[in-house]
Amino acid sequence: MKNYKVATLTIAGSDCSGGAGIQADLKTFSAIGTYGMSVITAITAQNTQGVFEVEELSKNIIKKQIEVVFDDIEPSAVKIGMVSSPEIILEIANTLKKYDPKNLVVDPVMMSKSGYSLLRPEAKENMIKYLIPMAYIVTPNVPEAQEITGMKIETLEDMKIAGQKILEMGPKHVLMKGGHLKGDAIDVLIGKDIFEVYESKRLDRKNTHGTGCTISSSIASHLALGYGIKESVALSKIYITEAIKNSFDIGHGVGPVHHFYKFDKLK
Ligand SMILES: Nc1ncnc2c1ncn2[C@@H]1O[C@H](COP(=O)(O)OP(=O)(O)OP(=O)(O)O)[C@@H](O)[C@H]1O
Ligand SMILES: Cc1ncc(CO)c(N)n1
Repeated sequence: MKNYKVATLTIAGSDCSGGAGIQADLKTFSAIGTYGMSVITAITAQNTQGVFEVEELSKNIIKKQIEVVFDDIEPSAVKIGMVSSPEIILEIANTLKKYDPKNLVVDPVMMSKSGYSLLRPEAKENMIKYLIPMAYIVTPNVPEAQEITGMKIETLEDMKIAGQKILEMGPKHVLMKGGHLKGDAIDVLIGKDIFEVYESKRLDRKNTHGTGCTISSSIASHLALGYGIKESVALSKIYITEAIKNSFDIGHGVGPVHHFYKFDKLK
């Protein structure tokens, strides 16, 4: 029996429609059974149809949120999502360094499903320089990995090469997510002496808002619970597949995945 009395922290943007960002992260933490905490970096006005406005919070309040959390409660894992500007990234990296966070999961969020840029173009450099090297695991999707490495990714082989390039930037592991490629949903985990492929059938569902945020917070939760990296990713792949299957049509656009713990399983 795992010890569920562990805390997990997300540092990310808010999605008022509840599908991605902080809201997806906290739902995932709760569903998996860890105690969720949040440091908000930006407020987005978005729904299933798109992102309409973004307001970044000041780097001072972001820093202060991180400090008061860590000074009181040590998270067993930390997930970083939307971080938008070069200044915010630098502030987060410098503040976190003081606490040497355990199990740091960096989801290098760049673009929303609807095509809105959640990372300012000039912030990419700081993401590569400061955040990616600190990570225990980085979880890019295909367009993000293309931006980070500068190479085109069209096949599983390209994913492996790009993953290796990102690993050389300093994180301990890279999970290359293949949701954006054609065919089955194949993800690849790369680390020193680790090479694992996680495969699931592509679900023919339009409701995939929040898949990236959800899988990265699921990995953080499982690491916090003490699972190893391969098992954390394997369990998270199952979690995201279930969350996509449980999605239903809410809103008028790309609906969110649904974090639905089946209590009747206990009966
Ligand atoms: N249609 C699908 N069927 C099954 N699995 C999927 C599907 N789409 C994505 N996935 C899986 O969901 C996870 C997230 O992958 P994806 O590449 O979509 O992330 P993302 O683009 O970062 O998400 P987001 O757009 O929310 O930021 C991966 O495990 C991927 O394989
Ligand atoms: C706040 C936020 N973070 C991440 C994503 C990823 O798609 C999103 N749509 N919104």
